Amino acid sequence: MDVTSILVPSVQELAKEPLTQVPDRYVLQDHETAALSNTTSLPQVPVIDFAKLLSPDLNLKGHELENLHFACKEWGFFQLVNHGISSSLIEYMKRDTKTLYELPKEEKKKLWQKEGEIEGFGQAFILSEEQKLEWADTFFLTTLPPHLRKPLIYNQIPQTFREHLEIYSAELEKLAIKVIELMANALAINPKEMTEFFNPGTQMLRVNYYPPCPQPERVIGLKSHSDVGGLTILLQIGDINGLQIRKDGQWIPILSLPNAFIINIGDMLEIITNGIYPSIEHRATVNSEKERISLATFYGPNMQAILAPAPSLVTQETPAQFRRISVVDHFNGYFAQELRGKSYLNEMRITKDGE
Ligand SMILES: O=C(O)CCC(=O)C(=O)O
Ligand SMILES: [Fe+2]
Repeated sequence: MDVTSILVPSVQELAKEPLTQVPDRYVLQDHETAALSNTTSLPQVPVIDFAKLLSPDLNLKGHELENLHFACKEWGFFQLVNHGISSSLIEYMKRDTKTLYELPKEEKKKLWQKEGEIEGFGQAFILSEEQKLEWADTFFLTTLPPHLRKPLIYNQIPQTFREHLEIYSAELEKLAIKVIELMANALAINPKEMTEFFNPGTQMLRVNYYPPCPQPERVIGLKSHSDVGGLTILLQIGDINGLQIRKDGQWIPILSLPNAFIINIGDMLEIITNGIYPSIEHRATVNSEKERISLATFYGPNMQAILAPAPSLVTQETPAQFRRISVVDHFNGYFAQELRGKSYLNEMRITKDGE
């Protein structure tokens, strides 16, 4: 990948100052902010039970596969419970992730993005000095395959974090592949048609840190976007919610269940499923009281792969919806634009007249 982003100041540091107003650079137009509507009557994303999906009881398994299919097709998002990742590993990761943002300034500096890179502390998708910024710091890291890690950042992360991360990253890769296989079952196609893109896959991780904000209604923690890769597995670190997804024109807050992963479909998986499982726009809001931390693990196809819909999903009645593009070109194109809804994936769509 060949991506870069303009260096920006730390919002965590900014939020420590006694501010009553947020600086202009973070103030968005009303339609880009997240004024909350009446949220009590809104539906919630489906909850999928991984243990049922693996059950030897074929009735139970079949029923949960139908639920998975519905969740992926209609929501593009679900919460996964009984996912089998040990709760002690999750607790370690939560603690390590918090500790990362508690590092002394000097230690954090060593892990700050370098000019021309997007790994480490900083932001991605910042292409001009005029661009409005989000009320968040992020820490971005390539974890798999190991040869794509950036030693300058990877080898500098605190050792306990790195040790737990190695296990977490391997476990989440296994989980992601299994979920993708189950999606192929749900789509009634040969799992190889989907899993071959991920042989082995690419895994990146982002720790999002949203400090409290004196004017939360004027900013956004993370602008509306769809994720670029295959599958995103998100762990919310505490009980402060903030993630919202766009469904049928409405913003629906996700109330993170304890011990669950929030999983969503990325743009590349939308291509592979020929649009049957769509990536969904989502964003993160902030509040004036408490910081919020989330750990997103992105699992995407192999960098050598060429993206195209799975052959069995392309039929006379359901022609290919997306042009072929290499994974590398897709990543590069995605990171070369500002985050804006699903605009990048839409460029890949084949229009009615075949263009
Ligand atoms: O913080 C969240 O809940 C959302 C994070 C997210 O969408 C991302 O990192 O792509
Ligand atoms: Fe996302």
